[in-house]
Amino acid sequence: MAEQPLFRRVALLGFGLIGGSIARRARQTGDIAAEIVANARSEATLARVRELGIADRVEADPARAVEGADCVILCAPVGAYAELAQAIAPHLAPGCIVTDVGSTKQSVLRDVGPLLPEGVHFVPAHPLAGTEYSGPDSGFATLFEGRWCLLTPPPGADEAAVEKVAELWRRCGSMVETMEAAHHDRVLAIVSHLPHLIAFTICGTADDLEGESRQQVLQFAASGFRDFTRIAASDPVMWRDVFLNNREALLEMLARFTEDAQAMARAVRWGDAAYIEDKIRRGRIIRRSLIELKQA
Ligand SMILES: NC(=O)c1ccc[n+]([C@@H]2O[C@H](COP(=O)([O-])OP(=O)(O)OC[C@H]3O[C@@H](n4cnc5c(N)ncnc54)[C@H](O)[C@@H]3O)[C@@H](O)[C@H]2O)c1
Ligand SMILES: O=C(O)C(=O)C[C@]1(C(=O)O)C=C[C@@H](O)C=C1
Repeated sequence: MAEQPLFRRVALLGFGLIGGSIARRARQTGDIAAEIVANARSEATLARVRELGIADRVEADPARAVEGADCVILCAPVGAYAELAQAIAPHLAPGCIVTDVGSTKQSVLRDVGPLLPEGVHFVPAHPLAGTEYSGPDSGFATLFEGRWCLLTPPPGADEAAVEKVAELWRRCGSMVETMEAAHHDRVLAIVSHLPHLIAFTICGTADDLEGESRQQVLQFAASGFRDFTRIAASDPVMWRDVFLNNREALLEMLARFTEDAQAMARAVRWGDAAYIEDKIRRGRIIRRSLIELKQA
């Protein structure tokens, strides 16, 4: 028997892979929201959400979407958050919980926190779950199951509001952890943002080679290269905003990676077989660790 819905009205601002997955989960379990209101920027997305019938109401105006909501979840690219926060702030009900799903957290505290009125609770969150797909058709109810969701509440955040957002994600099937936003951004820079930057870049390098050589290169891509291309197929706007909103941590991790890559290059040039083998072996160790953690 589903528990009572956690929230009366949840407004999802942005309705793509993540927003659509939350909406589908809420429909599936019945214990997250009594009513889901969907907002998106494009009329095409709004029309598709109506067709899919996975929201109780669809609103083009974010200000109208949040009226009377006791929970608002920002599910747009993080670069849109300041604009959205500006638009909704005057229309938020006292006691409303504003949260998000953004892949960066310091930028969310910077862009949203200062704009929210007194009496509104702010609990940033980040579900560590996703795919390379985007848009209202891409979400699914089980996306968050067995995955972590990281909460980065600002100092002095209302404990009851933090717990309610934690419960929302537990009801989505996630494990929940709380951490500092700066630590979140450094961790995600190495386990998510840099891997995507490398995948996007290597695809460009291979494409350039094909152009220069005027011969088939990509035709001969084996499964290894294809593995890179899965995440490289992710949404350009989302990842543009992630890179630009976690610049410092991403550039730090890229610098460290570049040093390590240079060391590997030097080992290849001078035939340091032991160094090369040791570095390669670490990859297998990491993979096994992720499998044991059920995160692979
Ligand atoms: N894709 C992933 O794997 C993943 C995983 C975890 C968190 N996230 C985060 O979730 C958020 C949404 O990502 P997604 O994968 O659902 O993206 P998506 O592209 O599938 O959906 C984004 C939605 O936001 C809307 N939107 C775009 N620009 C907007 C604007 N300026 N104002 C209002 N709405 C706008 C789009 O119409 C769409 O409905 C991002 O902040 C992303 O960092 C993504
Ligand atoms: O599985 C994927 O395709 C993802 O990229 C999901 C992924 C990631 O693992 O990097 C991407 C961005 C998010 O903020 C969280 C998760």
